[in-house]
Amino acid sequence: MPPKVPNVRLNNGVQMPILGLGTYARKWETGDFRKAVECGIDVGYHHIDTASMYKNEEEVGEGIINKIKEGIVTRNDLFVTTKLWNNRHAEKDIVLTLKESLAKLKLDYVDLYLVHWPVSINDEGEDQAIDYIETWRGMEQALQLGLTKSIGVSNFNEEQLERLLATAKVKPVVNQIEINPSLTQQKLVDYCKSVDVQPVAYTPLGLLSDARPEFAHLDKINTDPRFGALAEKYGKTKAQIALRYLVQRGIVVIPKSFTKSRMEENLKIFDFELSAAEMALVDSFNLNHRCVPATAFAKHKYYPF
Ligand SMILES: NC(=O)C1=CN([C@@H]2O[C@H](COP(=O)(O)OP(=O)(O)OC[C@H]3O[C@@H](n4cnc5c(N)ncnc54)[C@H](OP(=O)(O)O)[C@@H]3O)[C@@H](O)[C@H]2O)C=CC1
Ligand SMILES: O=C1CO[C@H](CO)[C@@H](O)[C@@H]1O
Repeated sequence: MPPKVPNVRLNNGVQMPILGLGTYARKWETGDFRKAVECGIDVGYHHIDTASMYKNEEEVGEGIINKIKEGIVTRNDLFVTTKLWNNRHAEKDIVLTLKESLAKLKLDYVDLYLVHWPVSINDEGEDQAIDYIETWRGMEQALQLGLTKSIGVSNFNEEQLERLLATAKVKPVVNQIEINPSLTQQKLVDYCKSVDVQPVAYTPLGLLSDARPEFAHLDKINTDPRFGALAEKYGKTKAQIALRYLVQRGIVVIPKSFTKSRMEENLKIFDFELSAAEMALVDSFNLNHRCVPATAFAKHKYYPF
């Protein structure tokens, strides 16, 4: 039996599994995303995170439909997130863009639609400086049409979230941001919680991930024996300790893996609990290091970092 993943309740009453499968890959071959989603659902993931920017919505949709056809899950069992890319921020484009994503995903609705970044660009990647307040009006229309069950944001800083909340008719349910033991984001997480916006951690494995060798020299959690000792104490891997640490802070996590054994490993984090002192120890590894600084947007009006 796959481990039971607890839900968090979003500010609109919708239930969201606290752990989901990330699907972003820099390199891939045809079929990789479909196979990853199929394998993920088989081993117990009911929450899948994609985006139009990942160019994988068609395969993600194929994987989902195959598992529904096989009777492994129903649509109702799944929580599917996709995201609006930065070149479609004009209010008039949003409903149409979500319909395009739904057609690729072969779904009638997604569970969550996110503004991927507060930054808007034209097709050449230049700053369009469309105010994300305008973008949000289009998101609200998509919600009203039933194309998505919930709407939220990603990569918004505190000031941007506060400004959005001041005018939004519908509150964002989540803010998906980078959070991991090397970027603990205590202040932004506290702010999100104080306004009932659920924090979701992307890149939750941070510097533990073997996808980031360029940052190996900064890697405190990989080298500090106290982190290794924690993993040993609970008979868990360092990745499981990192994910458990986030979930215990009430943060939703979406680790990506295309490897069955790691997908299973990342699910097995609900059968142990870190003590307050152990949580504080992991907190102390914070480096304020961003794996995703998005420097390509650094000159944009609404660059969040
Ligand atoms: N909103 C946003 O702007 C962003 C959203 N995201 C979302 O968040 C998801 C997760 O973030 P991501 O950047 O992928 O980073 P993750 O922290 O999820 O790390 C993924 C990498 O870690 C490896 N890995 C997975 N499990 C383990 C494990 N147990 N032990 C060791 N290595 C492991 C994977 O390899 P392998 O696949 O070979 O197992 C992969 O190389 C993305 O896939 C995407 O859906 C990500 C970035 C930005
Ligand atoms: O979602 C995402 C996946 O990763 C990309 C690069 O690291 C990010 O730019 C993007 O926001």
